[in-house]
Parts: sequence; structure tokens; C-alpha cells
Amino acid sequence: MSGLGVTTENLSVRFGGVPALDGLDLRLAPDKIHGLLGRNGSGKSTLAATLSGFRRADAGRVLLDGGDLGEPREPYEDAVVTSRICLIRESGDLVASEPVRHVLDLASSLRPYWSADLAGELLDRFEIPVRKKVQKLSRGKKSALGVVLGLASRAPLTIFDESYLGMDVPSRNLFYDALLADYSEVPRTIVLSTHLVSEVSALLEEVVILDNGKLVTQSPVDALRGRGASIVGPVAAVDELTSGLTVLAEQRLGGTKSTTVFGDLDDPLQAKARSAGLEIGPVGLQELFVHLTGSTAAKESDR
Ligand SMILES: Nc1ncnc2c1ncn2[C@@H]1O[C@H](COP(=O)(O)OP(=O)(O)OP(=O)(O)O)[C@@H](O)[C@H]1O
Repeated sequence: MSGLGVTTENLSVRFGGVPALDGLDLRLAPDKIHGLLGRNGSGKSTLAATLSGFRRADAGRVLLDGGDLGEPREPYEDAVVTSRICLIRESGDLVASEPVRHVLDLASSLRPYWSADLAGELLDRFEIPVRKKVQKLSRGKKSALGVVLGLASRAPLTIFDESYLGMDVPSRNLFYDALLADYSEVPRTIVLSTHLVSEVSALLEEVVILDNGKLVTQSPVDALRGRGASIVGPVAAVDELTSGLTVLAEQRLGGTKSTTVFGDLDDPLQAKARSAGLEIGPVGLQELFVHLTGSTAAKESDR
């Protein structure tokens, strides 16, 4: 089994004429862990539902390829494709009146790559009582059950749409550990949709950042991190060095200034910074995300 690749071509979805996704061109490489990042209302859930075949595109299309599908196929109303996709949503799509074990039986009958061993192991680790009805579980345990279903499905495209946010910190850490362990054993394409960037940043290989239904940037995490830098030193020297760069944030303390920039800090510029006694430091993914999706953000498309 290997993961599915995902392509969207000029993908648009509208609600009452208002675009939730607006002309998205994306490529999610197979067998990677992708972060789908964006502020509230940016279109993450709409994209997750459209990739999973739950929602039809109003314009453009979604194509899935690779794995045992081979040729690119659209997920909408294609039962073969959708059986290879597992979308776990925060709202939970679980039948509330059923006991947990029936939910698991149903999942195992629908999921071609289902691992009963992994499901059993995770149920124990998350301490989910299998005889209880889903509606009797706490919010955190319901979320954990979603995580168990998502991981044990071993679907070639598995999307967690903020589904783990109802869990407490130790449970979320358990999820991150289990995800990494099982992903290294059975590589597949995973998408984690979230606005809690700092918590998942260590897991991610690639990120897609959305804002108002549009693509802000898509990039490997390391490359994106490499495009941000903080420059600290005397005000005049920092201002001179950063004058031609995209400034994301500035902070002054007396005669010292810290400026966060986004863009390529080439070798001559780095040498100039060093000779001026300026410090160049890294910028975290969370900080870049905040800046790139803030109201004054410079968008990739504007450059
Ligand atoms: N069923 C719907 N009917 C009408 N508008 C909708 C519907 N679903 C989403 N929208 C709108 O589409 C836009 C994108 O919403 P979406 O839920 O995809 O964003 P999101 O990034 O997942 O947000 P959040 O982080 O808050 O869950 C928002 O403006 C939202 O109000």
C-alpha cells in the first residue's frame, strides 16, 4: 500500500455565491505528512470535505492518483476512491446511539486497509471503553475514538480535520506519537488541518496555508522556515539591511531593533549583516503563519 497524491486545479467551492475556496491550485505529494493551516473560516474544512469526495466542486476539480488507483480520478461519487480516503472531523461522524465496538466493526467492513491490531492497541492506550455507546463518551474520548478510526483505517489518504483538538494535552501527545510511529511503519498521505501550528509543526513535512479561501503559500516546512529570519541589532543598521525586504514585524527596545523578514536572505546580505554586527536568527513556523495570515500579511501571490 502506498499513499495517494492529491491535485487540485482551479478548485472553487461557494456557499450562497460566497467563495469558501477560490481557485486553488495545489499538489499534495504522496506519502508525506501535510499541514493544512489557516485561520478560522479560511476554508480548511471545506477543502478537507472536497478532497474526501463529500462535497462537489463548483468549479475546477480534485484529482487523486497513485496507490492502487493508478490513474488520476475524481473522488466525488466514486466509491472506489472514497474507500481509500478517511476524513475524521471534529464534529464526529459517528453513530451516537451505537456502542464503540459496533462503530469499529462498521469501520473494519468499510476500510480495505483496516488494522484491527492497531485499533485494539490504540483503544487500550486511549482507554476507550468499547461497550459504551458513543453518545456516553466524554468529548475527549469521542475525539480519541475518531483518532483511532483514522489511524487504524490506514487509508492511503487520511485527513484529520481538527479532530484531535477536543483531546487534552497528554492525549494529543499520544496521538502525535502514535501517528508518527504508524506512519513510519506504513507510509501514507496524511493531512492535519489545524490552526494550532506550534503543536504540530514538528510532525509536518509540507504545509499549505490558506487565507480567505485562497492559497497563501505551499511549501516544504524547512524551505518555509528558511525564508524567514529575525535580524537584531542597532536600529539604523537593521533598517538599512532590511530596506528592500518584506518586513513582517518590527520591535524596538531603546536603540536596538528586531525585525522579522520574509524572503531570501542571500549570501551577500548575510555577509553584510555579519560585518555590521547584526544577529540573524530563525523564525518559528507559528510566527510565519501568524504573519502570513494576518491582515497586513504580504501574500505569496502579491510578490
Ligand atoms: N455549510 C455552509 N454554509 C454556508 N457557509 C459555509 C458552510 N460551510 C462553510 N461555510 C463558510 O465557508 C468559509 C470557510 O469555512 P470553513 O469551515 O471551510 O473554514 P475553516 O478554515 O475550516 O474554519 P475553522 O477553523 O473555523 O473550522 C467560511 O466563511 C464559512 O462561513
